[in-house]
Amino acid sequence: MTPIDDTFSEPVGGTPVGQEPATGTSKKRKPRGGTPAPAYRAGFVSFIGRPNVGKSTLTNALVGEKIAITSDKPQTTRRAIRGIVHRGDGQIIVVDTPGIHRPRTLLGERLNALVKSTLGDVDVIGFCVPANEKIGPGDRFINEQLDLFPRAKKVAILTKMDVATRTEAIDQLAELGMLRDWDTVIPLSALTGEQVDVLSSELVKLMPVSAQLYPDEAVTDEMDDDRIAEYIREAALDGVRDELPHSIAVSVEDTIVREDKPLVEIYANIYVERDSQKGIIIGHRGERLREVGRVARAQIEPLVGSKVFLSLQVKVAKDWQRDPKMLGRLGF
Ligand SMILES: Nc1nc2c(ncn2[C@@H]2O[C@H](COP(=O)(O)OP(=O)(O)OP(=O)(O)O)[C@@H](O)[C@H]2O)c(=O)[nH]1
Repeated sequence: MTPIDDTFSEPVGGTPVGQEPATGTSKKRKPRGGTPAPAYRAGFVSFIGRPNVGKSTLTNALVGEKIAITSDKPQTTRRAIRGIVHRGDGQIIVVDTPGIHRPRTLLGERLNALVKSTLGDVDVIGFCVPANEKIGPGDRFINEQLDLFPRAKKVAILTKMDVATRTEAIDQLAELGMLRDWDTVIPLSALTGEQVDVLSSELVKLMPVSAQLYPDEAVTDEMDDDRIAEYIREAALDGVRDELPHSIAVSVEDTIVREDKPLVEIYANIYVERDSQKGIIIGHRGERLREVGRVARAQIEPLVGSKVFLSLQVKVAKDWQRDPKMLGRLGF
């Protein structure tokens, strides 16, 4: 076990919340409640398909905002949220899967098992095939795997229509129709945006009737945590020298949206590798750490769209860069 020294905790900035218990909801863990409006629908979709068929581009086009690929955490089983589509009639949450492929090794089989556990609880699976490439054995293999998820609705998405000829597109639609009885088939181009709105409205129709699952402003909650950690790390790095920059890592432990006041509470740890480094980060009487918090908070508040209470703890995790457990915890 990595010894973690936890002797210094410095809440920084924002409204001091003192000892009062947090009455808000954890942004990550608890979806917002409320009575569902009539026919409001919300649920999860995962796009699958061979590499390079345009899944990421499609996610970005649907969500309407370029999402940096910062949420990939291949070594964890956690389901990564790639994007959230907010519509008047519902919410579509796009979740990531590492990609199904023909298993050649035990590792391959295990990876596929992981994908299956993720796909086991999505509402819709979007099977992506490029309009300009013939359906091959890889596509057929993935299509066969879809039988393992009887609960999910299945949508065929013909991607890259902008580079396909009319004949290619018609042939592909016919081929897709022979693979299975799809809930719907949508030809589109994520690059030009053509028909992306049609996919969006078809997807929402296939989602279960539900209350809103994420707040209006959320684009992806994974990404927010990563961005917040990065802002804090940047602020902590400012002005430090030698080997210290490589020894600093930040993890956001909890984010709580207060319901009693317009405030988001963020609890984060700054890890260093040695006691001497801890002193540098904290500074004389905690002055430097307060400055780190102030600088980070100025960047985080516009991101979350609210006042922020930021609690930073500096911890020593000896040699965390060589500790698999710590690396996992830090998202590496
Ligand atoms: N012409 C055209 N190119 C596209 C379209 N969508 C994606 N591409 C291109 O296809 C390539 C692969 O796109 P990605 O979105 O990264 O594909 P992916 O399926 O997420 O790939 P993996 O992450 O490897 O699984 C990129 O060069 C994209 O620019 C489209 O609608 N039209």
